Amino acid sequence: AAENACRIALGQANQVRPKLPLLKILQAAGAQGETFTLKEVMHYLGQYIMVRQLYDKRQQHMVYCGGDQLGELLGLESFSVKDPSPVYEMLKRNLTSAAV
Ligand SMILES: C[C@@H](c1ccc(Cl)cc1)n1cnc(-c2ccccc2)c1-c1c(C(=O)NCCN2CCN(C3CCCCC3)CC2)[nH]c2cc(Cl)ccc12
Repeated sequence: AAENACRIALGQANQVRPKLPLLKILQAAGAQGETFTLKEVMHYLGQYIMVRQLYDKRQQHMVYCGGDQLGELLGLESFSVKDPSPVYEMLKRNLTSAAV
């Protein structure tokens, strides 16, 4: 029915399309495809940080991304997961809406 069609359309509406440098990072963390929800983007970025061991083993909220593509995208050597603002700024620059 109409509301289902609308729900499906809205469901698609919250998909985002990462620009190539970010897409490569997400794919390195196991992402498939080219459009994702923001939640999926965050999940894969977290996975990337873990598999690349970019977080500090003792201070696990600190991410040292200097020298990694992630650091290139963020324009940072390090950041704390307690202050997500640099990550959101980077996403604004590297995500486009995938609305058809
Ligand atoms: C609240 C959330 C968050 C999410 C977004 C932001 Cl911008 C900040 C913070 N968060 C809290 N700690 C982390 C984290 C910390 C160290 C290593 C990996 C992830 C995350 C991040 C997740 C995530 O999807 N988190 C799921 C649960 N995490 C708990 C922490 N766990 C690890 C902590 C280090 C030791 C191993 C487990 C992994 C699963 N995605 C992210 C992507 C980035 Cl660019 C940065 C950080 C995260």
